[in-house]
Amino acid sequence: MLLAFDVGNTNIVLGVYKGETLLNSWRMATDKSKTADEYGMLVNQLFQYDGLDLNDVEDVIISSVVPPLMYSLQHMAFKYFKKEAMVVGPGIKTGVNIKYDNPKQVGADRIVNAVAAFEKYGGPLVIVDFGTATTFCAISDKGEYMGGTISPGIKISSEALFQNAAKLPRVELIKPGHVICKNTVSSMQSGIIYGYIGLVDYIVKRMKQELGNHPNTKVIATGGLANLIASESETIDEVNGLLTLEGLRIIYERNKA
Ligand SMILES: Nc1ncnc2c1ncn2[C@@H]1O[C@H](COP(=O)(O)OP(=O)(O)O)[C@@H](O)[C@H]1O
Ligand SMILES: CC(C)(COP(=O)(O)O)[C@@H](O)C(=O)NCCC(=O)O
Ligand SMILES: [K+]
Repeated sequence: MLLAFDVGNTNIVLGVYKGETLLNSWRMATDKSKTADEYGMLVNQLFQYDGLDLNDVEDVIISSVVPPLMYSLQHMAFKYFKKEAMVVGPGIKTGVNIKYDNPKQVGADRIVNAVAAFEKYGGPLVIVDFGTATTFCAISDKGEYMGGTISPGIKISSEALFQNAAKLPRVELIKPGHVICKNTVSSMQSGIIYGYIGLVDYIVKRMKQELGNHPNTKVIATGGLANLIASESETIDEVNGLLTLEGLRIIYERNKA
């Protein structure tokens, strides 16, 4: 079995693959203060609950955009799985040609998504990942990573509103159904969610144009909050919540000895 970790700024998503089949996946909070042993025990509990055996893990792959967690996770892989984890970064073949000024600067999660989406859908492609930040990535017809856009995420945008205005409360992220709202909570929900749908559709349309207005450009969304926006966006074609785990499995296959 392969154990894959996608470490985001809010959540760590982990999944176990047997060959190409995802047996199970889980989500845990990203906590920079947790130790290798604490992560090891969390994984142990999840495995036990689902009737899986730690000893069946043959390899571990990690993609992370949170550098302070790398030590704990690598040490965990070593101590509990007796494996040196494969880490998505320099020295790993992804098969993606990165057209960023400095390719090392691109978040590993964005590259991993690009690998999975190009393999599954072909190019040109726009990938929108609704995480702590919302990232937009443009992939050419040849599978090159052309670059993209980073916007403040939905949840952190709404937190900023509540934290900086004394009379604005924390609100639940649900659609109020209209934009002429008659109370504070629905006015905020409208601004956050419908405002965000506008942001997404505008960036995606511009990105499609910059990609050459190819009629077959597909737009794939992923990440914790993808469904909330995709259901009303004019530009998102499909939501694929497993993009990052799939990308990790593919990168593992391309690099295993
Ligand atoms: N299944 C879910 N349903 C609703 N919200 C979610 C779900 N999973 C994650 N979220 C929320 O979506 C946001 C982004 O989460 P996630 O995609 O895990 O971000 P990251 O990759 O940056 O860790 C967070 O605010 C998280 O609380
Ligand atoms: C943009 C991100 C913060 C998104 O991370 P996430 O929201 O998934 O936690 C991450 O991909 C990152 O730190 N990227 C490095 C900068 C870049 O991609 O240009
Ligand atoms: K992510």
